[in-house]
Amino acid sequence: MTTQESEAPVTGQPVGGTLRGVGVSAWFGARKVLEGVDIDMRAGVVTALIGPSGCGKSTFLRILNRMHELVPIATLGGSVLLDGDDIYGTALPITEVRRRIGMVFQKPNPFPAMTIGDNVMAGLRLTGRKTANREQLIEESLRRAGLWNEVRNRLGAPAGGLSGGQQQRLCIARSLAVRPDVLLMDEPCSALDPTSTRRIEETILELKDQLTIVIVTHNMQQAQRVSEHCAFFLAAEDEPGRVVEQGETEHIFGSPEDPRTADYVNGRFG
Ligand SMILES: Nc1ncnc2c1ncn2[C@@H]1O[C@H](COP(=O)(O)OP(=O)(O)OP(=O)(O)O)[C@@H](O)[C@H]1O
Repeated sequence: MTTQESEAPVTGQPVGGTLRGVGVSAWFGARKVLEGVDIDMRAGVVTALIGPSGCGKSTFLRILNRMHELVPIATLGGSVLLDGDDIYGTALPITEVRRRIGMVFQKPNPFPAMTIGDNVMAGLRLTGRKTANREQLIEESLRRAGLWNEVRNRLGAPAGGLSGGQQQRLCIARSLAVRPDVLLMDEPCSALDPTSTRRIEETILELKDQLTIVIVTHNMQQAQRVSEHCAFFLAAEDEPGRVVEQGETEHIFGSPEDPRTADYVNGRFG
């Protein structure tokens, strides 16, 4: 199917979708790794998922755009609602789910031999949609990802020539080009130096009023710098991961209610 790209607003009021995980559980084979997770990820608010390694943060994130099911032995329970529609139900085709809920990974993954401009358009091409104005969409997406000024004179150069941080912003631009409602980010800065990390954080702050952002991070300072809502995941030994505590980021870091949260955010474990 081919449709014309519509012009969505890129500034002003939040235009993201509200994503709600309801009683989300997950298994790999017989092993349960996530138990009953309820999180509301609201439009215009950055939600951070924090917790020690192996407690199920990435699994939860991958459930949010139907990537979990790509692992053959993976199953899940509960539901995920995007603006009230179950993303695992019949109301939303999977292609629409993946278009509306984009993902940026830990390691930047542009197509290195492809030009910078073509990389921006790559996600859109996969959806089978066309745009009436390619140049305009490339510029808009790169501007939103905070990369335009650095690459505007070399859109025809291979993406492999960009620095790691620039490549990650290119991946953000590629996600933005399909105009998602939600952007999931799985430790997007863990492979980057501090300057590139700062630049991505600035980009997140610039984007947060335009779409819903959910970020997994091990960096406690980063969670405090970019998020307003924070969920702390923890898995006791041989137990599935659960959300121990969630709420306003300021509260989770400033006056957490659960001693385990206090220990984690103060660096006493994990
Ligand atoms: N493809 C898989 N097959 C089997 N088990 C898996 C798979 N992916 C993850 N797991 C297991 O699920 C549990 C949760 O993993 P997950 O990657 O979601 O945790 P995490 O909190 O994101 O960890 P990290 O912070 O290290 O990325 C872990 O015990 C992990 O070993």
